[in-house]
Amino acid sequence: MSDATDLPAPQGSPMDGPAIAARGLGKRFGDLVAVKGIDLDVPRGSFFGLVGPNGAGKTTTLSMVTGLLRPDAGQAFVLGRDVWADPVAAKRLLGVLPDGLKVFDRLTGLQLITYAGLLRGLPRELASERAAELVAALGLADAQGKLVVDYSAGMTKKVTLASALVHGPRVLVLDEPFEAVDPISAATIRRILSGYVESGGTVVLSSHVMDLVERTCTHVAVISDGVVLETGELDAVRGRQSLEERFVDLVGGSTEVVGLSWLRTSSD
Ligand SMILES: Nc1ncnc2c1ncn2[C@@H]1O[C@H](COP(=O)(O)OP(=O)(O)OP(=O)(O)O)[C@@H](O)[C@H]1O
Repeated sequence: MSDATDLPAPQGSPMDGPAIAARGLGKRFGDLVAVKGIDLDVPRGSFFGLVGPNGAGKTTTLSMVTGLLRPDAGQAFVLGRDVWADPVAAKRLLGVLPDGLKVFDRLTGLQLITYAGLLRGLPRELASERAAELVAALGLADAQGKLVVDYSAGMTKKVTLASALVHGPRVLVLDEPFEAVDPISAATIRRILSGYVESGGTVVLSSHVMDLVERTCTHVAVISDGVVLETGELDAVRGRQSLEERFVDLVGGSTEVVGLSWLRTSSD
C-alpha cells in the first residue's frame, strides 16, 4: 500500500477547505487490503453519499475518518483538524452513527439520548430538552418507558441517530442511517438531515439505496474494492444515466443469476 496521494493536505485555516478530507487512507486486515489509499474531499455544506457494493470498504473508510479505526496509511481531516493527530478537536465537531453500534440498551430511548448529550458536555437540562425534542421529531413514542433492548431494529437506528445529533455537531457521518427504517420515518430523517444541511451542516452517509441517494444527496462517491472510482456532484457523476445505471457501469457487476434452477418452483 502506498502513501502516495493525488490531493494535497487541506491548506489554510480550518474555516475554509472541505468538511472532511481523506488523504491516502489505507487499511489492511491480514492479507486483505480493504482500503487502498483513498483520497476524498467532502465539500462543506454538502449532502454526500458514499455508495459501493458489499465489501467495497465504505464502513472501513468512514471508521478511519471518524477516529474509530486507526489507518495503516494516510490522514483524515474534519474541518481542517487532523483526526488522528488531534482527535479531541476533530471529534468535537463530529456526530457519528457507526455501523453495528453497541449501545447501553438497558436505558430507555430518552435516557440513552440524554446520556449521549451529557457525554458530549451538554448541561443536564439542555440534554434532556434536546432528547425530548428528538424523540418527538423521530416519532419514538415508546422512548419514554421502553428499554432500548426491546426496540425493533428501525427504532434502535432512530435512537442512535438521535444520539449522534444531540450535541449539534458541524459534520454528521452516518453509516447506513436508513437501514431497517420504515418509509415514513425515512422521510422524516431525510427532512431533518436536509434542514441540517440547509443551515450549514455537512452530512456524509453510506447507503445501498441508490434511489434515496439520488433524491437526497448533492454529491456522491462510488467506491469499489477499496478505491474511489468516481466522485463529485451527483449530476456530474451520473451524467445522463440514473445513479443505479452509472453505479453498475462503474462497478462492472453483473445482475444475471447463474444456476439455482432448484429454487424455481416451476421446475417441479
Ligand atoms: N475487522 C475486520 N477484520 C477482517 N476483515 C474486515 C474487517 N472489517 C472489514 N473487513 C473486510 O474489509 C472489506 C471491506 O469491508 P467494509 O465493511 O468496509 O465494506 P462495506 O463497503 O462497508 O460493505 P457493506 O456494504 O457490505 O457494509 C471486506 O472484505 C470485509 O470483509
